[in-house]
Amino acid sequence: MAGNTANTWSAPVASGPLEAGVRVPGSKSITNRAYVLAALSAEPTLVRRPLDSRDARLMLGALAALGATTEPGGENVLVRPMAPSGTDPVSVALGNAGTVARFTPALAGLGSRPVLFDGDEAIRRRPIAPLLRALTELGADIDDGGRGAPPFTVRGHGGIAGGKVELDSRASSQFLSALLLAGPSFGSGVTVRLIGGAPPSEPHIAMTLDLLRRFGAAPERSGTEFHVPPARLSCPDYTVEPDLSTAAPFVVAAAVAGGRVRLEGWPEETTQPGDWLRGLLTELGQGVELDAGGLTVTGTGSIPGARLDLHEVGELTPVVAAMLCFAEGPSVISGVAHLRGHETDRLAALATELSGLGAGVTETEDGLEITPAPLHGGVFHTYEDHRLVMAAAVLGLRVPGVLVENPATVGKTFPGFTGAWGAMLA
Ligand SMILES: O=C(O)C1=C[C@@H](OP(=O)(O)O)[C@@H](O)[C@H](O)C1
Ligand SMILES: C=C(OP(=O)(O)O)C(=O)O
Repeated sequence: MAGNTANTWSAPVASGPLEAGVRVPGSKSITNRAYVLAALSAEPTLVRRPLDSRDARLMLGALAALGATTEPGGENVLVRPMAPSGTDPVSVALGNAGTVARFTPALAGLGSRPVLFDGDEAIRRRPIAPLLRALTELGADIDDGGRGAPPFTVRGHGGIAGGKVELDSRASSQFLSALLLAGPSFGSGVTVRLIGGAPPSEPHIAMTLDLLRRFGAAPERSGTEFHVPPARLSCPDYTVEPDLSTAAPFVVAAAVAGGRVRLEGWPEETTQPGDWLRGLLTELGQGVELDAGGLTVTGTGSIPGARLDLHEVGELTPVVAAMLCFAEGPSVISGVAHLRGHETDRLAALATELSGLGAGVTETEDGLEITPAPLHGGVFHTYEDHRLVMAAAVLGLRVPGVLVENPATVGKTFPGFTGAWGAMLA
């Protein structure tokens, strides 16, 4: 039985093989990119089926502070581009949204006011210094008090010159995406040469390039160099795909509990990292079928151990790690050192919380080693990290008494998560 006490959610156990159809809300990453590009466009954009969640609302709030206007209407949001709106100081609330913290400072540099950026304690610890440095080199006026972290102020002087810059984007692909998204609006566009090594989250970089093209920009990539010439952006009508990372716990549920789960609206082509799960689940022996209407996963209830480099799909780590706690043998996850700079230190949090319920999980320098063992109930702390709520839900499928602390934190990307999870199991 699912239930709630003060601030915990009792994750429901699957009473048998699953048989469910699920719809998840719009992609956070696509929604917030579409909103940014809409704000930079020459004319209004109707964004269809965007995500409505804490991170999406923070983005709309940021864009409103920066002079764009947004009108919700049914399932859609109409975004009117940023317009000159005075010189008084304003502030932007970042919450713990990486996309808002990384994507909007450049927009402040295009305006004409001082804009103060700050958010949750956690966002002050997340990496952003290489991006602030690059923006400064491109012509933005940023005062971060030497901290290289929020709170910082961007003083808009009506534009950013742009040009060539070197960027170390190993700590987050969002630094690179931020420069590329704003690039068409810089005086001479932007050319970014990556230094230091490959950024994580390659699909999110492809997503940035795809969205730029849909809004009429002409980004080019040659290995580690990216060029975005100035462009007049426009995309009057844009439809957001369902969030495949939000879908992750639902699709792995079929593997963990057995039975069949169908994700409605799974796109046949996408840049989202969640699409990688199709290949993973196939490799792990589960039935995976994609058709024009969605994805159906038929689980065997038996999962082999795996060695997985998740560098490109890091945001899937919490859910994948939870699934592997039920594997027939040990697993190793690597390539995700940057997860220490996510919503929380996800490697430490996962090692602590999965071990706390009985699994043998240890941190490595860049990942986790998982040795499955009989699990038991207990409190699963979530560190204000939406994906830890999702990971705990996966554990609860086969473990009675998993009490998920602060389940509402899942509202960063899916406020209706616990309801949808319960409906899947009903
Ligand atoms: O650009 C994006 O929308 C995102 C990029 C990734 O960030 P990192 O590259 O920092 O992991 C991902 O983990 C995050 O959830 C969303
Ligand atoms: C890392 C994540 O979020 P953010 O957009 O805040 O970086 C995430 O959603 O897993």
